[in-house]
Amino acid sequence: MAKRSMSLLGQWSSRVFSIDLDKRGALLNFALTEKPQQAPEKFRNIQERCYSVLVCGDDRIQSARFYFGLEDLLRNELPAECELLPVSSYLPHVKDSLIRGYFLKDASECPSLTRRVLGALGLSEQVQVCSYLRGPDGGRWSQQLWSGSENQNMDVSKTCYVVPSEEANYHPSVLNMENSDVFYCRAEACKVLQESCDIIPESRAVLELVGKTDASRHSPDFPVVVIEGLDATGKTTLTESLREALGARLLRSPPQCLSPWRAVFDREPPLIRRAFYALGNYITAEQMGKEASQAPVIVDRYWHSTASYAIATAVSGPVSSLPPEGSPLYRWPPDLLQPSLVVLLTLDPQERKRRLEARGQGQTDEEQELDHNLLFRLRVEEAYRRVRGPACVVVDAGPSAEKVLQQVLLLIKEHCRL
Ligand SMILES: Nc1ncnc2c1ncn2[C@@H]1O[C@H](COP(=O)(O)OP(=O)(O)OP(=O)(O)O)[C@@H](O)[C@H]1O
Ligand SMILES: Nc1ccn([C@H]2C[C@H](O)[C@@H](COP(=O)(O)O)O2)c(=O)n1
Repeated sequence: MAKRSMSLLGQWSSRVFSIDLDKRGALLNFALTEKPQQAPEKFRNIQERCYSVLVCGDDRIQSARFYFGLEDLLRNELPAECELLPVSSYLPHVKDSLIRGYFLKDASECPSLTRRVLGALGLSEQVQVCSYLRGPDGGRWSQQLWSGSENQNMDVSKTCYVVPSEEANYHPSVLNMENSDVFYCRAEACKVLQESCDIIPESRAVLELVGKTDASRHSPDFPVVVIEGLDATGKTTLTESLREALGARLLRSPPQCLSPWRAVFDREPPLIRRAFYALGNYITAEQMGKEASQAPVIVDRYWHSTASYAIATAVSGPVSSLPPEGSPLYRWPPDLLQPSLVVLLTLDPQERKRRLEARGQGQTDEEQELDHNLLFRLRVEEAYRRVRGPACVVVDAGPSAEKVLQQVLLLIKEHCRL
């Protein structure tokens, strides 16, 4: 079978491969060269047989869905002794050059089963399989690109040597965030759902609800105040109290009208799920424009949530792997209505956990992840603080509900014409 993956992968030897060794951002970076050379130190410690599986199809919806299901597929098919680590391959500094996949360390007794599974996968146009061989001196590793032959004895079409590469300044996912994780205009988010219509019929229903008018330049008569924060920081409690205290209208993003489809899109890969949430903001913005001509408007989550969760999920590891402060990735979409004030509620992790347990409700997958993964929580909160246009005002939600309400009412007085 002819593979067009070599051209898709760009110049193979210019690429950097970045393996997330502990799934917490400890990256092992390497490049490839045609001359035999010593592999990076971390690579030399590897004892197992190794493979990489990269997803590089032309159709972004199909590739995103394929990658999303790939971990489960590999876990189901491969021997249990195969360790799977996320791997990215990219051209340094080249936007949208990132390709994702998995790096496999196979410690099983049955190498032929692993090769059979990978051989079958390699037949797909969307997948590129490589194996890695340790040289006789133990210090050299070579990479062989599989040609996708149906023959179980893999047809090796290109051999390169694994060499150290420079550390990237930021997580490689940063290269592909725009229009894959974060959408900076309605048209780009709509495009994703239009491309998904055949496989996700609910996309049509969502698209029908999204208006076409640009209300971003419209300046509402009454203030629009957005309340943001992680789960259980007190957004619902505060927004209800603000509604009463100000005689305000209460809106949320995603809006109520998207509720029937939210669970469907929550099961989709980030490309599709984030486009859904982005469009939810445009629907809420239309409602804001209308309501704010009659009364103050309070909004439970909006653009800060959409951008921050998307950015924080796309990278792994510590806060330093986020796009740097001031990066255009934290910008406000120019066609999205800006609120008068954004308040970010922050809470000590222990108190947040206590409130979550006291509430005793189910959590979304992402919110469960927050509990398990302190680093993720820190990334989301830091991304919140970095989003601009307007920037959020941070409020400690630790004091009593009444005290928090009074503090936010003061902020509204300071920032908004009432
Ligand atoms: N200032 C406060 N002090 C103590 N408890 C509070 C305070 N604010 C809210 N709570 C309680 O904490 C729990 C979580 O609050 P709430 O539901 O308002 O958070 P939330 O941010 O809206 O959560 P989610 O995003 O999951 O909807 C609730 O049981 C609520 O009664
Ligand atoms: N405007 C919004 C609102 C929510 N989200 C995403 C981010 C999290 O995955 C989840 C949190 O919502 P909750 O559980 O508090 O209802 O929804 C978003 O991206 N944009």
